[in-house]
Amino acid sequence: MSAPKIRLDSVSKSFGGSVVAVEKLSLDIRDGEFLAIVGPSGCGKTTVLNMLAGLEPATSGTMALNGKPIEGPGAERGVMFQDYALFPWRTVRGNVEFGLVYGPAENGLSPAERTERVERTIEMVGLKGSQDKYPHQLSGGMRQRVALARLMASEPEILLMDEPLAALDAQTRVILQDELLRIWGQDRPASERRTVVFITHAIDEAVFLADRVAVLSSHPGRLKQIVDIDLPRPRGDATRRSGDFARLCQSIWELIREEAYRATMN
Ligand SMILES: Nc1ncnc2c1ncn2[C@@H]1O[C@H](COP(=O)(O)OP(=O)(O)OP(=O)(O)O)[C@@H](O)[C@H]1O
Repeated sequence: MSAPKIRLDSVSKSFGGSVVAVEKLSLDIRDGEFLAIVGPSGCGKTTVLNMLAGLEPATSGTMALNGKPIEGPGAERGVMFQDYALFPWRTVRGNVEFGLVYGPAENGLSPAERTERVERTIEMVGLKGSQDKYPHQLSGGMRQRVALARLMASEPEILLMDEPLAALDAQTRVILQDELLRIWGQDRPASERRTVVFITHAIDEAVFLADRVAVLSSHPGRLKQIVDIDLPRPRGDATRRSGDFARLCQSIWELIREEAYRATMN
């Protein structure tokens, strides 16, 4: 088997000495895989993502990317958060371009190539015709498409996504799940896909999108189980209606049910 893209080895993270957000997490993330992380509120999902992004150091343990230690943010990793974090004074085009001007693709692109990349990425996320609009003129789903385009414009090897669809209504969310899989490349050979780490509260979302779901438990955040999602690709509405899909969602819910109830009481 090939070396993992990302390797977490016994990674722990404490805050202020007393709060143990993540404890001894060991996890290999494969090149080109879509890995979802689920778990009850407060189990350390965001902390894991922030460490992978290089925004938070681990308290102990090691984190490696392509065999090299993760010591800070890097051009090969793009991060997307739940709130769109768009610049209200920039148009769609300006927001997407920002990902390039300040992103990993900053170097080596001519102005013409940059323009071409921005237009192509806007088209890819389905926003052709809205290039000159400002964020306040867009729906929540469209804003999240802009955030996705900004992330994709710099063509990072690894996409780190923290509940990117959580703020959307149910229908928009389903549509963007489909779009995300298309953009990720579910129709292409596995070797041409990017590596995705996707945090979500929603079990059905994790099962629909991912190759594997890492289930965390809380206080302290530990890896409870990794569930292989062997649903065939490409996935779509037929996947959501299938018995296998329902069974996988149910088995993950059973893994976290007790803690999820407890989390809502605290
Ligand atoms: N900067 C911080 N300082 C102190 N404690 C923190 C900090 N960041 C996170 N924590 C604590 O670490 C634990 C894990 O938090 P984290 O946000 O990673 O969990 P989560 O699983 O993403 O939660 P949620 O699903 O509610 O977003 C929580 O107990 C949280 O209060």
